[in-house]
Amino acid sequence: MQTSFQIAFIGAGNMARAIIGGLLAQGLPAQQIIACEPDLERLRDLEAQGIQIRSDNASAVRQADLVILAVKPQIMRDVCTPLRAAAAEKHPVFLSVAAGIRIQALADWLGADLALVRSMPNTPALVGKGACGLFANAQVTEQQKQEISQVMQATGLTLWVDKEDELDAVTAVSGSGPAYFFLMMEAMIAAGERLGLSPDTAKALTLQTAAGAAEMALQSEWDPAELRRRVTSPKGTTEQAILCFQQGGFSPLVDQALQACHQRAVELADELGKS
Ligand SMILES: NC(=O)C1=CN([C@@H]2O[C@H](COP(=O)(O)OP(=O)(O)OC[C@H]3O[C@@H](n4cnc5c(N)ncnc54)[C@H](O)[C@@H]3O)[C@@H](O)[C@H]2O)C=CC1
Ligand SMILES: O=C(O)[C@@H]1CCC=N1
Repeated sequence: MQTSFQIAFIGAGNMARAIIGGLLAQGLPAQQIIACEPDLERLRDLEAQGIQIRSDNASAVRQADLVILAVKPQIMRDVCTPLRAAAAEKHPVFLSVAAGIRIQALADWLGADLALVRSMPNTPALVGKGACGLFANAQVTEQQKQEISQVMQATGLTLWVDKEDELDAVTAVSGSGPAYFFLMMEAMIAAGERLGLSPDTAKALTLQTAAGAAEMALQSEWDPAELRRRVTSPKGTTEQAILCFQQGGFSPLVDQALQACHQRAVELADELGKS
């Protein structure tokens, strides 16, 4: 990929390193990435990959065209407030990946006139299979949006949403979503073992089936419901498993789980958004 942006990551934990991994895999030169992070071991790993490292967040902001805020929501305010002066000097675009931190809060902490993007990526970004929702404030120009799309597309699917609130739904579906699929994989591996498969065999079959089902759903002209029907022979084996899921309340449970996730994103914004 090509971008002229110098990209600074404030916080280089799980999500930031997934995005960094995706960018490097797509050919972004490591020297265009700056990482600021208190964990020295993480910093050393990033430095070994050729990434510029900084111990001072403000100095990273002064060098960047795009600043990716990737710390936990609970410390976002304390991290952003000291960056006000550097932001006013350099005027980079800020992109937050935090769940439940509204653009208004970022504007209060960093500066009202800044170009701010709120996003919700997910960790499959590391392997170029991420899914990311984005929302920009009015200060972000079309050209900056295009540049940001190009950067985030290196990590997978990138969609701009029309209303900021939609990002809480994006969090419930795709931001947290990988964990739901991992949970399903854990349960299937354990069940496969109880049915007599070795742990390695149960794992290999489960992961390949998950990847195959996702790839097939992505490539198919049919929706997932039709693809499911095509696996489910009348009076066959799958029918018994699906019946069991349905009798156990699978779909309402998934609905409840996503509602709970969405609710937490809204609560975080209400709790943490004060200026
Ligand atoms: N992990 C995930 O799957 C996803 C996470 N997110 C969001 O990404 C953000 C980060 O989450 P994770 O990467 O999971 O957490 P993490 O704990 O792995 O990463 C946060 C990093 O921030 C660093 N940090 C702490 N204080 C700092 C400071 N003052 N300055 C700079 N860095 C500092 C920590 O040392 C840590 O490495 C959160 O806001 C979360 O909502 C969004 C989508 C998915
Ligand atoms: O669990 C969390 O709060 C973060 C945000 C989305 C995925 N992980």
